[in-house]
Amino acid sequence: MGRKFVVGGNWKMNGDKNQISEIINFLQTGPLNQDTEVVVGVPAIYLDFVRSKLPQNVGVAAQNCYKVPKGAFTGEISPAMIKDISVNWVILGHSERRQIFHESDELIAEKVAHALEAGLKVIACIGETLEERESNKTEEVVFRQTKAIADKINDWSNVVIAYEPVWAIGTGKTATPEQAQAVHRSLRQWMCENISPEVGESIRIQYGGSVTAANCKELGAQPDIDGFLVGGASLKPEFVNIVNARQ
Ligand SMILES: O=C[C@H](O)COP(=O)(O)O
Repeated sequence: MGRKFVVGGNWKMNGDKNQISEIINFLQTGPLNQDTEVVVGVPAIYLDFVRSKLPQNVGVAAQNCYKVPKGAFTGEISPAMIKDISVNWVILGHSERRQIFHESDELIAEKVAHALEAGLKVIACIGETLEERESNKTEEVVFRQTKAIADKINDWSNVVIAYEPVWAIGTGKTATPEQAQAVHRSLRQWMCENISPEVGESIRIQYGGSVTAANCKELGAQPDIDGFLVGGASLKPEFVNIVNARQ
């Protein structure tokens, strides 16, 4: 065990300068449990602003990046640029990137590999759709998504996995603690067997999908849930309660 609890707030494409100032305010006021690592995923255009305002005990993440350092890729940002403004994290493979922007397992794995090479820490998102869950394919899907990454990287020390069942994202339909724990447990087991026992036991696996102040304590008490990736509730003061789920 000994895995440090890590709570991410994914703002997605939300916020303007006024709202972001309010979020910065409640993050500064906290108080945030010092034993929990906190990272906020910020729209690219506000990364520099947010990094300059937040105390260093709150990490900042980009929500995407491309797989090469620079070049003719209009509209993209590179890990080198993210590092250049002192931002140390990136969220990759979110289901919205996979579904809306058609990012494949392979592209996401290439992005993860390049981001790690460039010195970023990565929150790599995986998770099944409702249709996949109902056809009993949850494990097959999360193992496949994880294997694509495992095929491209060797060092997992700067990776956090976010298990986010797609049917639970933004729907108010949270996975039960038992459902989430079962997937986290079998994914950890798969990683122990297919990567190494050290990686499987040390990797931090966040749960994401309609996490709120009301349900975070029960989810956070599960032995294989090492934190959360929070969407909607990360824009509200209740995010502080979610950070403090494990006291
Ligand atoms: O990245 C965060 C997830 O998509 C969860 O979003 P949500 O908390 O709004 O359901």
